[in-house]
Amino acid sequence: MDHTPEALKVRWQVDDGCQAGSFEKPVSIETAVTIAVAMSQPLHRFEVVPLLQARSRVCSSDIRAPISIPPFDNSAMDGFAIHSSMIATGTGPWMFDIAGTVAAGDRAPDDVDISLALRIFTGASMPKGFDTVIRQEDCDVAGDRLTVLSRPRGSANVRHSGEDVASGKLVLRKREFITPNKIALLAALGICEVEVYAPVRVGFFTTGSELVEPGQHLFNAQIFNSNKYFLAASLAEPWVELIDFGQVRDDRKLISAMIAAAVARCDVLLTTGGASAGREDHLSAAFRENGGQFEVTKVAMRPGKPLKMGRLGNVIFGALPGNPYAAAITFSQIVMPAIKRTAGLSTVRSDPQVGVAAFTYRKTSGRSEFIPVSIAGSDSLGRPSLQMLDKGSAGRLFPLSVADGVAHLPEDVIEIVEGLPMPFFPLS
Ligand SMILES: Nc1nc2c(c(=O)[nH]1)N[C@H]1C(S)=C(S)[C@@H](COP(=O)(O)OP(=O)(O)OC[C@H]3O[C@@H](n4cnc5c(N)ncnc54)[C@H](O)[C@@H]3O)O[C@H]1N2
Ligand code: MOO
Repeated sequence: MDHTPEALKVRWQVDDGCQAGSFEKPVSIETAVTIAVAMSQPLHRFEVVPLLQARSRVCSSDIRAPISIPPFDNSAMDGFAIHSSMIATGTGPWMFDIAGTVAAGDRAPDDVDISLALRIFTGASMPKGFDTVIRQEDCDVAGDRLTVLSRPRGSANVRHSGEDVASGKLVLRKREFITPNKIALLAALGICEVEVYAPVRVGFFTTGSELVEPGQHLFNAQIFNSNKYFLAASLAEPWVELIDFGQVRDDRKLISAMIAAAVARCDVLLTTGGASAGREDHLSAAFRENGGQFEVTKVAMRPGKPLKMGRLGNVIFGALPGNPYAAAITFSQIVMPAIKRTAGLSTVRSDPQVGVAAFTYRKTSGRSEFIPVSIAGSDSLGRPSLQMLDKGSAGRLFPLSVADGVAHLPEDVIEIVEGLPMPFFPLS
């Protein structure tokens, strides 16, 4: 160990009395996210699912359009198909005989003389040789005689084959998230099944001898287990296979045995509680005695400083702090990007928006802080004005439950004044 005065100084500054890893310097949140994402690798398990089951899954191979959309030239309006040359000169009105009707789904005739007109409906295939549709409100009709009163302005009211999607176009990329809008596009292309990443298997258990399930009786010194429900609700996604390993007392042997059993069944293993410094905080020791190695042991953030991320074989391990707000913030900021990468997603971080502070606040330099905020109107530039709901106390649940977002106060900032622009993560 380095005993130079400089090294000792650094160690003193960061020593907070923790057990394992106590002398390790906290890394910045940026570094923690980078490490967490870098140690995660996209799964090598894939499956082919029917189109509807591809919703909220991760595409695992590029998809190109097998056909064009629209597949054929068709009318964008209810009206009359004509040939543009017939109204190219003069100021109108122009007269036509109506030779028939084409409705959506009809095979369009291909032998109609272009001096004639055809009644046509939106979505109907354009008859061969016809290139313009006059809206019915721009015409007069008397029996089989059509009078065109004005030329269409701009477009000829025709949707051309391939103008939306040309055959062969890349429509979905490997590692993209599949939304309802993408499902609609795939359906329009006639695609009925999609190859996706298998759901990432995320196992979790909560630790703490004080925890009781909601619905059970609460004895003195006990609290209801909220972290379990936070994690389960946050991860209830089609791209995740959630494995709830239950609840473990603050007992190193039990926690160690649970880790050993759980890692065999998941790609990512999460725990809450016992991540910090006290004698009853066993997560680090239990993880290490199973052969796990931490890559993040402390983060310069509040809340969430004790967050730990490591690997045990191919399994990503995240030990979240027990305090509920700290668990929620570390989960969304650091753990979720790692889970998303493992699930195959290419976009793993949520982009913050920019708001402006509607409060004053002094913070400690050298650590990021995350505070729950509400949006109270907007400033003259239209940016959301952020009202502080709480100082980001690690143990509090209520402020986050009513927050519109979480503001990120960067490491080097020490004073927040009204009107200061700041990043915040909206909560939906
Ligand atoms: N001497 C020190 N003490 C603490 C430090 C430190 O550096 N030195 N760090 C503090 C910080 S920061 C945090 S955050 C917490 C993290 O604690 P642990 O991860 O060890 O969690 P526990 O001690 O087990 O629990 C903390 C708190 O959270 C409640 N809890 C735990 N699990 C749940 C759950 N599933 N649902 C709801 N609430 C839960 C628990 O009852 C405690 O009140 O440590 C500080 N201490
Ligand atoms: O990380 Mo702790 O969350 O500051 O109480």
